[in-house]
Amino acid sequence: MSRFLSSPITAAIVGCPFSGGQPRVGVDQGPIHMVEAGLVKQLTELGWKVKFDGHHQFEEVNAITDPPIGKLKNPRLVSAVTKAVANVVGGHAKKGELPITLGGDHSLAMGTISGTLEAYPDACVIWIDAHADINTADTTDSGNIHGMPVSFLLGLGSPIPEFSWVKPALKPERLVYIGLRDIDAGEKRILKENNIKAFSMHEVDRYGIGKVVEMALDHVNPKRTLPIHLSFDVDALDPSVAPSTGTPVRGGLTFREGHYICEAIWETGLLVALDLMEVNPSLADAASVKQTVTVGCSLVRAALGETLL
Ligand SMILES: NC(=[NH2+])NCCC[C@H](N)C(=O)O
Ligand SMILES: [Mn+2]
Ligand SMILES: [Mn+2]
Repeated sequence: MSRFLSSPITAAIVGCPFSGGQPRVGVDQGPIHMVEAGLVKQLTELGWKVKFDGHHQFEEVNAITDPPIGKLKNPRLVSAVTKAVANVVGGHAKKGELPITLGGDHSLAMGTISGTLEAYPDACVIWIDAHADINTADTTDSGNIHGMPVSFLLGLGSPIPEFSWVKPALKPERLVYIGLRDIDAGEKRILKENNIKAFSMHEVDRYGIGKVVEMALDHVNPKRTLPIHLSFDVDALDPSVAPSTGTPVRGGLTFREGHYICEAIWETGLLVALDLMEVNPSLADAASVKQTVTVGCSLVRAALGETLL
């Protein structure tokens, strides 16, 4: 049973309207749409005390001039924003609150996971995504930093002075992926070299989602004692389920598989932080946008204890 059932019970929504880790405008509107869809009220109805005092603005950093560093696009902006996010998320976590970060693009996870690891140095990370987001400054083709946050957290690749605040606080054995199906060649090499456990859609097909989540937990959290940070990129879901996202890849998780992951992690009682990333409400027709925002909210509810019965 959850350790949150008896005590804390405060969830802090960290709205991050940020798109600087990738080129498509609109992903900054994701958190605004999820809150407007009623997420705060929905979580309150689940029994949570919900803290939300507006979305983060990042105005002070939006103005900086930011030419590429090597291939990295918007490096100073991404660094400044994710550093701010790390402080906010770490602050909530240290108070015993459950930070729920709404993106915004997945570069934000450099901040959220840094914040979690400040508060809980032994936390493990469960990363749900079509992509591994583990390119380094050396391997990236796109230069989009949302394809790289994991490598920074692990301390891989040539160091970039602008990101020196990011501590390599994540150990490869504390990281597991579910849902992968679009991995760059350099990323495949990094996953192998570092022995990082990943369950692609192939394993989801072979074993079923129930077994995959159990194996994933067995790997990163064998005794079920470590705090869990769940970082959920909505593009892990099949585009038929979550169409409005910047880098959709066919062959993804079904609606139920996505929700099952969230429910099973909630059931461990070990969830200490959640990210719901890459909802981009400007990439589809109104009905598809609504569908994507709605599924984003329902994944958050599933991770925070909503049950079917
Ligand atoms: N968070 C995401 N949707 N990431 C997509 C990354 C795509 C590609 N691997 C890249 O490095 O650009
Ligand atoms: Mn992705
Ligand atoms: Mn991602």
